[in-house]
Amino acid sequence: MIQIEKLTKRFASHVAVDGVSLSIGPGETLVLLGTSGCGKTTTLKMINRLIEPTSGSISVAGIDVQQQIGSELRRQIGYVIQDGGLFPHYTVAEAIATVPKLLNWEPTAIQQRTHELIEKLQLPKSTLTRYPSELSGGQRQRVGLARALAAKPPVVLMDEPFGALDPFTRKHVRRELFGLNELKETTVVLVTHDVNEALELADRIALMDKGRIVQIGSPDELLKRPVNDFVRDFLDDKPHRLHD
Ligand SMILES: Nc1ncnc2c1ncn2[C@@H]1O[C@H](COP(=O)(O)OP(=O)(O)OP(=O)(O)O)[C@@H](O)[C@H]1O
Repeated sequence: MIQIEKLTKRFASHVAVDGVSLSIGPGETLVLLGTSGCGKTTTLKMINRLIEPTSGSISVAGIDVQQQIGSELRRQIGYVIQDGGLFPHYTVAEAIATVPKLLNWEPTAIQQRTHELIEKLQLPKSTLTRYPSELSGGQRQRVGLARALAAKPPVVLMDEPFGALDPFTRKHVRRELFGLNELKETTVVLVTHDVNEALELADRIALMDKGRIVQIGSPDELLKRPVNDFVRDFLDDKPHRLHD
């Protein structure tokens, strides 16, 4: 579904992403894991062209992203960021309707989809007329996901989507959201520095350091067959329980 070839991004003389290649299959959840500043967010933002690469290529569903207009590409790729990334002056209903409206969906279809999503994400109907400041952090996160999924994009990018939540709510919300059938069919690329989150959610983890992928594989592969001490130490840092 996503092919990344020799992707590099330089900011002045600093190499943020250094020759990253990877492919992500349809329906797969790929987690970009690593310490702060290792190039995870820059890699993610090159997929939906919020950042332009210095060199290398990315294709989504067989089409080179450089061949597409950035704004049109972003309508086909969901994007979820910390704390939902909601506009303060949009109600929940308006936020969820954003992309379907841009795609000229019929008002009744938008309304139907909005109700379907708030039901799936267990948001009370009364939240539809509320603004982000009137919601809890967990609710904002759910609305952010509802907005990203509204037009049923085949690919969703998530950048520390649970980062603003307290550890308890974080665990609860991520389990609930990743339990959704709808997300199971979607190709997800998720950025986190949280080892437990990566182990719990990923089909495969790409562990990054200094702009490069050090190891890519299933959580089990990284745990059982780390390629070097960096990988071993990174995963050993936290008490992880795959079946937790
Ligand atoms: N617009 C920019 N201009 C200059 N340097 C940048 C820019 N954006 C990112 N960088 C640098 O590129 C490197 C990678 O940043 P990036 O945000 O991709 O890291 P990250 O792994 O996502 O980290 P974090 O988890 O802290 O968000 C960092 O050293 C950062 O300072």
